[in-house]
Amino acid sequence: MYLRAQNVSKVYQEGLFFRRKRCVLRDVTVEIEEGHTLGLFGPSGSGKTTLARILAGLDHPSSGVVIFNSKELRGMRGHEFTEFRRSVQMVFQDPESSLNPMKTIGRSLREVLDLLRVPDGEHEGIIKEALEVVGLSEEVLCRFPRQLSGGQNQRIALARALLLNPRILILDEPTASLDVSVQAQILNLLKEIQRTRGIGYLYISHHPAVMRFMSDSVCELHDGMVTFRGPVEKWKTGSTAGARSTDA
Ligand SMILES: Nc1ncnc2c1ncn2[C@@H]1O[C@H](COP(=O)(O)OP(=O)(O)OP(=O)(O)O)[C@@H](O)[C@H]1O
Repeated sequence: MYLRAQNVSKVYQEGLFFRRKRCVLRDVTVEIEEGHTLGLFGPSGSGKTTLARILAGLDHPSSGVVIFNSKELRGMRGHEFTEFRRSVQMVFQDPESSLNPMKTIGRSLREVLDLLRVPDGEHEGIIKEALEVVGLSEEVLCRFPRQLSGGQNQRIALARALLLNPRILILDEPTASLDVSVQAQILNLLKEIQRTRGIGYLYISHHPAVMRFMSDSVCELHDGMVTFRGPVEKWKTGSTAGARSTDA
């Protein structure tokens, strides 16, 4: 299984009266494969989240295509689209804001399964397994997000993504809001999950050390353009446009 953005560009309209166009991604091609981690690196505003949202099907490219297992995302309907939704999950930077503060953890997790029409009788087993994978006990199910630490909430966000047995995870700076020791725990947990489940990751960060620890290959973006794409061993931080552009 693979997920590819092919020659993707994204243009936003800006301003209420004089509609200016702003190109935030230009002709970007990246591919995420099962069992591998592609690190997406770049300064703030370089287009990382925009690309991640397009790959997750949460936004549309202005031109170019997203391909999931040789099928174009735009043309997917019914069963095919449901399969994509299950297989490609996104985990965001701030776990607390991605969980509903008014709902218990248990309810938030069950809702994901309801949405995909997983029979009620299977909920308990699936949730229990996902909690085990992220190292939390069932005790958290009756708590609200504000009653958990940042690290625990990020584990819940990860458990929620894992409920659907995804093949690709898009991780948008998932440790950015955590302190250093908790960050290390989550990074190690992600590596362990990948080792046992063979999930493909797109890992977004602007920390070179995290990129090196997590990635098999790296794509570096500057002003929406790819300035490096290749194995992590060949990557040097701050590749400038065109200077080190290589195909993996
Ligand atoms: N909905 C939108 N409308 C207009 N411009 C947008 C929109 N979303 C993002 N942008 C702009 O697109 C550019 C890229 O944003 P994006 O969030 O993808 O960058 P990023 O690399 O993820 O940044 P960060 O590391 O700070 O999260 C930024 O200049 C941002 O202001």
